[in-house]
Amino acid sequence: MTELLTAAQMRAIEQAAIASGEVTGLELMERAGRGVVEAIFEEWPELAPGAGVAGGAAPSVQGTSPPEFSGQNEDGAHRAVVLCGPGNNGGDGFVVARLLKEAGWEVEVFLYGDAGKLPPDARVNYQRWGEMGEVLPLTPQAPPELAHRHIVIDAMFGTGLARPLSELGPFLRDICDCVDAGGSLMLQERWPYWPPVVAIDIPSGICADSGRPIFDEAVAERIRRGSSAACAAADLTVTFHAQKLGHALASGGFWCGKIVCADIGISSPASRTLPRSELVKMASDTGSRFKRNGHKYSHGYALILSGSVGKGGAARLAARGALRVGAGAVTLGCPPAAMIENAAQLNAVMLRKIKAADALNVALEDTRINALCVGPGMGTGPREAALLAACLEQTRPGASPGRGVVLDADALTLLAQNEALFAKLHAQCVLTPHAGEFARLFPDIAEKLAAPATKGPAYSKVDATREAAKRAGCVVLFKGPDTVIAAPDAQCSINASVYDRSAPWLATAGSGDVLAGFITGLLARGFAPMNAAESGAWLHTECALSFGPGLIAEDLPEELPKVFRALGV
Ligand SMILES: NC(=O)C1=CN([C@@H]2O[C@H](COP(=O)(O)OP(=O)(O)OC[C@H]3O[C@@H](n4cnc5c(N)ncnc54)[C@H](O)[C@@H]3O)[C@@H](O)[C@H]2O)[C@@H](O)CC1
Ligand SMILES: Nc1ncnc2c1ncn2[C@@H]1O[C@H](COP(=O)(O)OP(=O)(O)O)[C@@H](O)[C@H]1O
Ligand SMILES: [K+]
Repeated sequence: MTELLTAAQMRAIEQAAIASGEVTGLELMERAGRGVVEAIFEEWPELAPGAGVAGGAAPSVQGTSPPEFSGQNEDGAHRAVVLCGPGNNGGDGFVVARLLKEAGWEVEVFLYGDAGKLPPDARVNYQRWGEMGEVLPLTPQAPPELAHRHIVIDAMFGTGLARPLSELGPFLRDICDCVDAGGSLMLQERWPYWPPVVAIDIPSGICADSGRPIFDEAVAERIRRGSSAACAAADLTVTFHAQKLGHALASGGFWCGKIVCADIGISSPASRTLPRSELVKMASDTGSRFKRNGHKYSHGYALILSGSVGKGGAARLAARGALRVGAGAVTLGCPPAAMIENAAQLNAVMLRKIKAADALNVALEDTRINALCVGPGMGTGPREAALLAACLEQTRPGASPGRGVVLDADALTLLAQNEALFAKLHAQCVLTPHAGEFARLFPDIAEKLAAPATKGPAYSKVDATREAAKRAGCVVLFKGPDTVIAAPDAQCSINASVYDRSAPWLATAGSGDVLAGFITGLLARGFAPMNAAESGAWLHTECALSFGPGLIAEDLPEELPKVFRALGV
């Protein structure tokens, strides 16, 4: 299990490790700095000691270097700029400076803030560095030169960021430019001009709990004019012990670049130190690949409700998803007039006329049906409201047989319009809103999430989804590149589609319908709502990654067999 921590949780874990005598704060800082240096050498082996390359005189560089920059100083050493801040993040920076210097690098160190006010461990490392080199003030008036260095270390702010970095805005812009200019080019091609940026713990300016840049209206105005940035960007972010929520949520993952988690020797995993209700984990597969022996109905039977003539595509996509993810049987229930259209499109998916709620109740006399999907392309009229009410009634906890239900798209609109329906939600439901649907269902919560993040820790998508799940009394899957899934008891996971799991092709019409189908199929297979939502979201991204660019919604279910095979079924 990959756990994600808030800043406060990380601090508590660190304090507990120190209090137990397992480690000292100074040792943790030393290991953090060492972890950063090791990650740099791992990412760019040509920079590692003994790589056979004399500093900037790398042959591959010589050819591309402009005449005025040979990439080396007089001694042929690599060059780093280390930007330290006023807290322990800065302390890590001083350790990195010392270790790089010991490895033969030429290191320029800058401090933002007052050295006299550094916290104790950071001050020790400031002094240790002081025996090797000088520390220059990091001032907005005279920002350090970044170009023509091999690496820039951002050790300005980490988990302790509390307010906007207004003063540093123009300089943060320079750092973002470095990363932008680098793009995906190989280091060798770019470093004469734009060094890669390595963030310690998290890029400065990003709130570690929410992934949101902290800024106020004054900075916002400067950002609009292009003269400032709210946060730094990075090519590589090295965090410690466990990833923080901010690495996965909002734009956090985007600013981090590649994320490496360094082991700093704290033995106890978060799952053992934190109560389940406070733990957030990365969504993963919760067993979708395993199918026991049995006949088709022992793998569950899903019923997907469809809309009227010409509106059936969304439900058909969901049905296909439910079938491919392993439900033993899937029936699409549609109004009589839509039978011919659907019959022309479906083969393995069965078809049944469901004119209105009474017909649904008759259909559900079939006790083999154990999962429903309501909403994709369904419509929002009185017929659909009655169907939704019947579904909620037929799936309520304690009813026999036990049934799960996914509520998506038009079902969410109906729930937002009708308090009585919303009040019928229960623990067997999974709501799958995108941001617009979420805002209609939970306007006050969405407003808090949309309010500018002017101080840390800022209200996060995890906070919002947990609050929504508690209010609705069921699992809520809040979609996006940072899909958050929460249950009423505060269990929570994130399906982050960033960096090597980035799958922007998922933003294609109908992909949400397939996700609803995946979750319905997993409910049919007997997964608990939270597990069905987690696995469904995870598989959805895996399918997109496996298929790649050019993906359309129809491709997602068809990619599942490949994904299952890769999982080793
Ligand atoms: N917690 C842990 O277990 C470990 C923490 N370490 C490092 O320590 C960092 C956290 O250290 P801190 O809690 O000291 O926090 P930071 O170093 O992130 O910064 C906190 C300091 O900055 C000030 N500050 C906050 N926002 C500001 C702003 N906008 N302008 C000016 N000053 C501002 C605060 O008042 C405080 O003095 C982590 O990110 C990590 O790099 C590592 O040494 C390894 C272990
Ligand atoms: N940029 C993105 N990266 C990764 N996943 C995305 C991105 N944009 C959207 N998605 C995912 O694609 C799906 C889109 O669903 P939805 O908004 O309901 O679309 P539709 O209604 O067209 O099916 C969701 O699962 C969402 O999490
Ligand atoms: K940082």
